[in-house]
Amino acid sequence: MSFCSSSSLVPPPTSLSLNLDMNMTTAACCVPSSSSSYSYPLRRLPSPSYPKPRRCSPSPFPSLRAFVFVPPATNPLGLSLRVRAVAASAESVSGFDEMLYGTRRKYYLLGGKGGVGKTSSAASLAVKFANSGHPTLVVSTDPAHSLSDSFAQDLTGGTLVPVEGVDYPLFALEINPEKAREEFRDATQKNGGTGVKDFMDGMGLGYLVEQLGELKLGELLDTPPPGLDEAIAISKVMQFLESQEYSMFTRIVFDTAPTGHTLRLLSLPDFLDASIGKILKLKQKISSATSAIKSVFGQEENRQDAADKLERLRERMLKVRELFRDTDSTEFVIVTIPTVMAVSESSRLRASLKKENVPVKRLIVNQMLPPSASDCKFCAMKRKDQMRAIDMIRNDPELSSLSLIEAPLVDVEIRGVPALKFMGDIIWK
Ligand SMILES: Nc1ncnc2c1ncn2[C@@H]1O[C@H](COP(=O)(O)OP(=O)(O)OP(=O)(O)O)[C@@H](O)[C@H]1O
Repeated sequence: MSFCSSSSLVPPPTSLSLNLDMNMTTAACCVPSSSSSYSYPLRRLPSPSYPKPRRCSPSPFPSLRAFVFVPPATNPLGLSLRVRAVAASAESVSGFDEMLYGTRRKYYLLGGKGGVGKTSSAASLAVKFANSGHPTLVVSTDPAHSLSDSFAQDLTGGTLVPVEGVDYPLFALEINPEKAREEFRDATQKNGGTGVKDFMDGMGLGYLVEQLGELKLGELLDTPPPGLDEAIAISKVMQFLESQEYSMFTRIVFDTAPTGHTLRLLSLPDFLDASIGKILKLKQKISSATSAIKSVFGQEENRQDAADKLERLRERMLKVRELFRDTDSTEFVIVTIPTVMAVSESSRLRASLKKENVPVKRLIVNQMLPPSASDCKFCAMKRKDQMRAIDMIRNDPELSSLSLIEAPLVDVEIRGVPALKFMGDIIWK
């Protein structure tokens, strides 16, 4: 006899319950969030020397390899055991097991050339994480947001919006730089510049205005420089690190803007760090000139306060920089399509990321045509062309070392959670 008992899911990693059958040679796993159950043989009978990790084999469901942590048997026959599922199947392509593993927060930034499928890949990854038990946040830093289109839900507004249709918490955040710029212009026009601070405070960037007087950031932002979107995104990243509001999320997926913007986003902390360094030096030089200090840091600030704040800001920037370069918590996934142009751009992107020491392990090649089974000449030619691009990737010094994840071109538009789940099950396994 085998049966599945419900158990409260301990998110994450996904918790399963396991019940051994009476003769203790097979067991059934069930995922509390669904009614499906899976039977599989145990390699060895439970021994008295528990706890011991064991592997569910074969996997109870396609993308999960359950490591079975067997606590002391709860009854004399040892019938009730608990299982913790932490990873994916051995035949995994994308190495999703590794991405899923652990409760420590991880950040995934998906980026690449425009239109290659960044949003679809990011959204499908977020759905997959959430359905695997990770409270997940998907953030768009692309000024031309398409998360709402991709999920077929209204996720606009610049705040956390819950995504419907997934098993576990998934929230989306579309950072809206255009709206931010408009508000900024209004604020500066109405208040002759005094509204700048309020506006920037709202964006979590107030300290920049206060403290980066020397950079004249306010003036720069009045006519938005190319880095504004990235600055806003960075400020949100800082909030992730510091704010309680975001502490529940164990996976954060970024749908980034096309390549150029992304690179600026990554280099901005360095830029600001260097700028702060300049300001601190400047402050030292003119420390005796009180009036000059006041004009830089504002009337109420005393010098020590200003210097402390700058130091704190610098620390925050260093945190962001570390975050982007932390192999344990952050990964940049490059998305491309099998064309010479897209592969060339991906190669340049990888080179730039390498220079910035940003960890990259995976390359998604999206929109692959299946081998042609018909007389369709166009399909056969196209496929041949795509295979040439794949060869190019395999021989590219920047890309050849990455795990290649091929995602097929599907015959329907990928919109809405069921479609994203479908896509996610193909890519992330
Ligand atoms: N594998 C696929 N099969 C079929 N359609 C796809 C596939 N991947 C993406 N698409 C479709 O291609 C279009 C562009 O995809 P998506 O928005 O994900 O790209 P993007 O790189 O984020 O674009 P942008 O740079 O404009 O933000 C969408 O209509 C999406 O549904």
